[in-house]
Amino acid sequence: MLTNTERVKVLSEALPYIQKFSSRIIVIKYGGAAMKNSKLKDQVISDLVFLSFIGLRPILVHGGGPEINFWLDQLKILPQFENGIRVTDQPTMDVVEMVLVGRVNKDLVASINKQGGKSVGLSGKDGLLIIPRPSGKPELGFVGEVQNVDTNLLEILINNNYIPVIASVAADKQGQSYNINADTVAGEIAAALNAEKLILLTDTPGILRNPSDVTTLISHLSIQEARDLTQTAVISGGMIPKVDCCIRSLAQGVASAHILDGRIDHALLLEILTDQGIGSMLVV
Ligand SMILES: Nc1ncnc2c1ncn2[C@@H]1O[C@H](COP(=O)(O)OP(=O)(O)O)[C@@H](O)[C@H]1O
Ligand SMILES: CC(=O)N[C@@H](CCC(=O)OP(=O)(O)O)C(=O)O
Repeated sequence: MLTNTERVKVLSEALPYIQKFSSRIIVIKYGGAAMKNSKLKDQVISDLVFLSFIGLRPILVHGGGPEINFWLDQLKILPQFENGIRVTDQPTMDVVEMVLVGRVNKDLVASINKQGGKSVGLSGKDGLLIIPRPSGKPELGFVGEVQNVDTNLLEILINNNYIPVIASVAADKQGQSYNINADTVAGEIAAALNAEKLILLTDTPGILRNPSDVTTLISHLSIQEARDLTQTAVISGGMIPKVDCCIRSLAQGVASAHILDGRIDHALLLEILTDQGIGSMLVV
C-alpha cells in the first residue's frame, strides 16, 4: 500500500506522460507464457482499461500459443514448430482459429468489459482488417504474413472509445484461413495506424546483453544497436522475430517499440508512465 507522499510522487511522474500520450494509439501484444496465469491476465487487462480511461487509445493483439498446444493435445494432434513458427496444416489451422478467435479472443473481451472497458473482439477477417499472403515457405502450410492492413474499422472503434482485441488469423480472397504470428500482426497494425508505441509483452525482462543474466537489461537502444546485437548473436531464438517486427514498425513511423516482461505487476503502466520504464525501448 502506497503512502500519500508516495502516491503524489507516482502521480507527478506520470502526469507529463499522460498529457504527452493523450489520444495516442498504443498497440499491445499479449501472449505466450505471459498470458498463462489468470491473475496476471486480470492485471494486464486492468492496466489496459486504465490506459483507455486516462485518454490513451490502446489496441490489444493477442497470441495464445500455449492454449493452442493444449487443445491440439486434447485432439491428439502433434504440435510442430520450425524456428518458433507453428507448422499449420488444415486440421491445425481449424484448431488455431477455434482457440484464438473463439476462446482466447472472447475471454479477453469479456475480461475488459468486466473491468469497466468497452471491447470489441476481431480477427483479421472482420472488416477485411488483415489480408494475408502465404509465408513463401510451403513446408509451413497455412502460415501467413501480413500483406495489407485496412485500418478503417479500427479507427471507427477507437474513435468511439472501444478497445479492439485482435486475433492473429486472417483469410485470403478465396476464404482460406491463415495463421499469422501475433507479434507480426501487432507490428503491422501499429505501423498502419502510425501508433505512438508498439509494446510486446513477453516472459523476459526485455533485451538482455547476456540472455542468461536478467540484470543485464538494455533499457534503450537504436535500430542500429539492435541490428548489431542480432549480428553478434546476443539476440537469438524467439527474440529475433520480436526485434525484427519492432524494427519494421519503427521504420514505418511508430515512435517507439518496447519489449518487456508481462509477468511484472503493472508492467504496462510502469513502462508507459514512468521515466525509467521497466523493459527495453527501441527507437529509430
Ligand atoms: N538477448 C536476449 N534477451 C532476452 N531474451 C532472449 C535474448 N536472446 C534470445 N532470447 C530468448 O527469447 C525468448 C523470448 O521469445 P519467445 O519465447 O518466442 O517469447 P513469447 O513466447 O513471449 O512470444 C526469451 O525467453 C529468451 O529465451
Ligand atoms: C504462425 C504462428 O506460429 N502462429 C502462432 C499464433 C499465436 C501466437 O503468436 O501466440 P504466442 O504469442 O502466444 O506465441 C501460433 O500458432 O502459435
